[in-house]
Amino acid sequence: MAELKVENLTVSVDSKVIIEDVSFNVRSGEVLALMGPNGSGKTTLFMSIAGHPKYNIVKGRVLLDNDDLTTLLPEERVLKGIMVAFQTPIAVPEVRLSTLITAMVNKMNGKKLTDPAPPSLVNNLVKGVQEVGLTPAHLSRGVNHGFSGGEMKRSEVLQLLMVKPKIALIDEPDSGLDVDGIFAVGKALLNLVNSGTGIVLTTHSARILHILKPTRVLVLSKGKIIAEGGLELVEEIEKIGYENFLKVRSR
Ligand SMILES: Nc1ncnc2c1ncn2[C@@H]1O[C@H](COP(=O)(O)OP(=O)(O)OP(=O)(O)O)[C@@H](O)[C@H]1O
Repeated sequence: MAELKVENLTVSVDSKVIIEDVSFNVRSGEVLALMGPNGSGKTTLFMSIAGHPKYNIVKGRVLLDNDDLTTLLPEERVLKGIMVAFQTPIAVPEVRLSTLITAMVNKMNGKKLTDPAPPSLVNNLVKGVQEVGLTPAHLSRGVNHGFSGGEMKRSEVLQLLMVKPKIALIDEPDSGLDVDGIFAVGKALLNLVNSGTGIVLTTHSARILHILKPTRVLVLSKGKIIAEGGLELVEEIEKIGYENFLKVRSR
C-alpha cells in the first residue's frame, strides 16, 4: 500500500506565491479529484509535487510512504513511483511512442533504457492501445507528433497504464476528448486504480468523475483548499458554478 502525503505545501513561481499551505494525502487504489476554477493552482500543485525546477517550494513537504521527496530531482521522484500525465503534453517527433514507453518501463524495472521491450509489455501495449482508443500505428509515430488533442490525452493515459506508477497525478485527462474518449479513458483509469495505483486528477467536467467515482474531492481557490468532501461538491459546482460556490463557502 503506497501513500502520497503533501504537507503544508507553499509554492512560488517567479517570487509569486501560487499555492499556500496545501495538505492532502492519497493512497493506492484511491481517486482524489482536485477541482478549482481556471488559475486556482492545480497544475502548479502537480508540477511542484513532481519536482519541476520552475516551482519553488517555500514551505512544506512531499512524502511517499514517509520517504521525504521534497528535494529530489524529478526523475528520482518518477523512479520512486510518482508520475504526471500533463495537461499539455509536448511533442517529441524524433522518438517513437513505443520507444518512449519501452524506455520508461525498462527504467522503472532497473533495466537499460535501450533494452528490447519485454514480451509482457508487447502484449500489454496491444491491449492498451485498444483500451484507450488509439491504434497500433500511433505507437510507430513520434511522441505526440501530429496527434490530435484527444489522441495526446489517450497517449498520456496509455503511458500510465504501461508504467503503473504508485501514484499518478493526472492533469485534465478528459480535455479535448469526445464522449467515447471520456468513456474509454475513464474506464482505463478505473482499471489502473483497481490494479493499485492511487490517482489525483483535475478536471473541469463531472462526466469523467461519474465513471471514476472519486474517494474524495478537494476544491482549490487562489492556491488554497477551500472545501473537501465527496461527489456532492462536484454536483454543486456543476449546478451553481465556481463563483457562487466560492461565495457560499466564504460566508
Ligand atoms: N511566472 C508567473 N508569474 C505570475 N503568475 C504566474 C506565473 N506562473 C503561473 N502563474 C499563475 O499561477 C496561477 C495558477 O496557474 P495554474 O496553471 O496552476 O492553474 P490551474 O488551476 O491549473 O488552471 P487551469 O484550470 O486554467 O488549467 C495562474 O493564475 C497563473 O497565471
